[in-house]
Amino acid sequence: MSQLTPEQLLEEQLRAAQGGGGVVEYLLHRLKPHLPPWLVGAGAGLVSWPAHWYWSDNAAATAGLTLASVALTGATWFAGKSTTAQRRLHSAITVAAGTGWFTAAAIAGPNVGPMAGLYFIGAPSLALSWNIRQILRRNDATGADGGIWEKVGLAKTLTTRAEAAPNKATIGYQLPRGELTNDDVSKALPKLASALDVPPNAVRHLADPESASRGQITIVPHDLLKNTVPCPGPSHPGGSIAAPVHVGIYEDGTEATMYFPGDPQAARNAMHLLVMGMTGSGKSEGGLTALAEVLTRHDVIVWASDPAKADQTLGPLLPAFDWAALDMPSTKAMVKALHAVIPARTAWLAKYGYKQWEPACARAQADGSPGMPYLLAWFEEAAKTIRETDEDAFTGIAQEARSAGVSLVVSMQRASHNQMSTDTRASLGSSWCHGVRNDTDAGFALDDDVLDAGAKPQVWKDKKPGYSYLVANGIPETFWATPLRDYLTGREYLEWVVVAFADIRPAADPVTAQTAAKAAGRHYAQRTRHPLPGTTDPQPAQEDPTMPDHPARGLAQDDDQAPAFTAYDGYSNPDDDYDDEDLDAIDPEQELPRPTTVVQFAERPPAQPKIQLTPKQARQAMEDLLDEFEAEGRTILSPHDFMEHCDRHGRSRSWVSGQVAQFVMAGRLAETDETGVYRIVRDDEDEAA
Ligand SMILES: Nc1ncnc2c1ncn2[C@@H]1O[C@H](COP(=O)(O)OP(=O)(O)OP(=O)(O)O)[C@@H](O)[C@H]1O
Repeated sequence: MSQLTPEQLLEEQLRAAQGGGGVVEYLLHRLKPHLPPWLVGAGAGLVSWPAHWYWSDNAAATAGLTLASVALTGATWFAGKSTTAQRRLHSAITVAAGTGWFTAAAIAGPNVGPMAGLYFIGAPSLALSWNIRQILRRNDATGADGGIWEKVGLAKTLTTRAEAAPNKATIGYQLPRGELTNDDVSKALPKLASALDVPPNAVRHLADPESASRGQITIVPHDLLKNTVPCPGPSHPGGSIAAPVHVGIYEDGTEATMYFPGDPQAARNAMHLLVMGMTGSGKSEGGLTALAEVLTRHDVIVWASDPAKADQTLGPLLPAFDWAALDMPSTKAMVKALHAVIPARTAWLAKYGYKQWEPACARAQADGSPGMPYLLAWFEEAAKTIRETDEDAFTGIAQEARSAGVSLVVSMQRASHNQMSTDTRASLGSSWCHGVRNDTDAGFALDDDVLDAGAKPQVWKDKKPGYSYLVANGIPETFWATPLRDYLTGREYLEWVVVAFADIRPAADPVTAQTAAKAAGRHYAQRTRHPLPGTTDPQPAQEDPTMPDHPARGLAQDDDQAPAFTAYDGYSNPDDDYDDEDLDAIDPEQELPRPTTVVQFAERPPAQPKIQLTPKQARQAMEDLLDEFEAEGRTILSPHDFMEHCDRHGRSRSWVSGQVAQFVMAGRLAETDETGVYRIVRDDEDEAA
């Protein structure tokens, strides 16, 4: 590819972004900037005819035209004072020749004597001289008009590589050795954005790790993320947590993914993540998207805490968590339990010969022992937790959890030094940064090298919810300063995830559950199990080793008997904080006494129909139903039409709504102008699109 200047590249990819077109459109586009001198020449030739018609015998017009010609040439010379001598002379000669010929043609006639010859030789020559000048100027980045490198303080920089893609230009550079460094390029980024007239975070820089004077600059002038991106559905339904978790989309269309467990083959550690962003920046919605993905996997359990907003944020996902701590006492218990389960899990992994957690850990082991699912501990509004527990509550967890098959996620508005110790911040390692208030806040979430590379979350503030930077284990460095848009998940989708994957989600393994019960006492052992949407049952058969009838203890479990609310057990007020004495009094190995009385505050709601089909079969039944509707010639549907057949699937109404949402996402149904009314998309329509 020929060497293009940044301005040319920008023009190239703007053209590509506008859709291009055929060869003719392309040639016209390329010719357009060179047409004006030709148009002026042609115009002068044409206008000379009526001018001659009116003024040929008019002495006053002759004098006036001559004077105007001299005055215009003088004015051009005068106006060109600030430009280069060459350009001034070229302009003045052009005007003098043009107006001179026009005056003579108007008086004597354009076709008299040498006038026609002068016109057909002179006009194209002058037009071409301007075209040549224009081409030379564009190809001389450091020429007399000042190249862009020079303009932004990077004079003598060479463009080593230039690539233009739709809405993206990538320019490799070589700085003058010994004079400038890659740091100077970072500092020049705002000026570069200004020179190219693009937003401040549209210009990014990636220094070459092998050289202090080489690197590349990427320019993405148009914001391609401005449309909300609905979550396209689970990326690896029923898969392992070792598979990437899809959370959004980068501006070039690449899916943004994160990895929780480590992978020695990829030299990747388990991830501990800071999720940061000012209020309204979309971090909670982003978190829900990530959690919903995690909850579709078969080998991970989630402990989630939100002591500030209780179930306001996490509400729809609560039934899918192994443990939800929605107040400060249970959050403190969760932190304590995490500290306890790490050595217990590490010891189990070592016993079975694992250096770190891998998918095989979640399967039954050779000696018949149950496997150990990965543990994701997610702390929403963690500033409050840190404030009200130990300042370094998370430090030890983050430092030791990596080898225990545990990932820690800490979400807060501002990870300032007052809120979080530098040790904890450093041990979190990865960050997912949404819009922040200012440069200082950006520095709490993102390392200097990412900021120097052009990441500017402070530009978004809370005006661009869901825009984020993901700097995490396993994400190539080239993406660290690239904005992404988090997928947005609707409540119906979250409920669908909770219900549809209930059967594949694992229960906590005995080691984790028993250690947590010992450390957290009733906060874990008698944690509230939230019912699945549309049911009053807490969960389908979960093998919870802390329950007295866990199969590991030789008893069958009847999920109909599992409590939908925590019965008062005589320990203490459930809101009380716990202390170590309470814990010492508990023998986690001892079977819990069966309740003798159950206090019932209200009539139980009528039982929901029993689930008769597996989620897969129920989904198939929905597909069949949709085919039936289509075969009947129906084009318009509402969830209500499916609801009438709820019994046929043995599924709740919210599950059916979730399936309808899935049909929309899969392109089988399309939304109409009327809320809750959908149009069936025909197969041939789909292909045409
Ligand atoms: N990815 C997204 N795409 C489009 N809109 C979004 C996205 N994420 C969030 N929003 C919008 O922004 C609003 C605020 O998002 P959210 O509640 O996640 O912010 P937050 O950072 O968690 O704020 P707070 O700290 O106050 O809880 C949402 O109600 C939603 O309307």
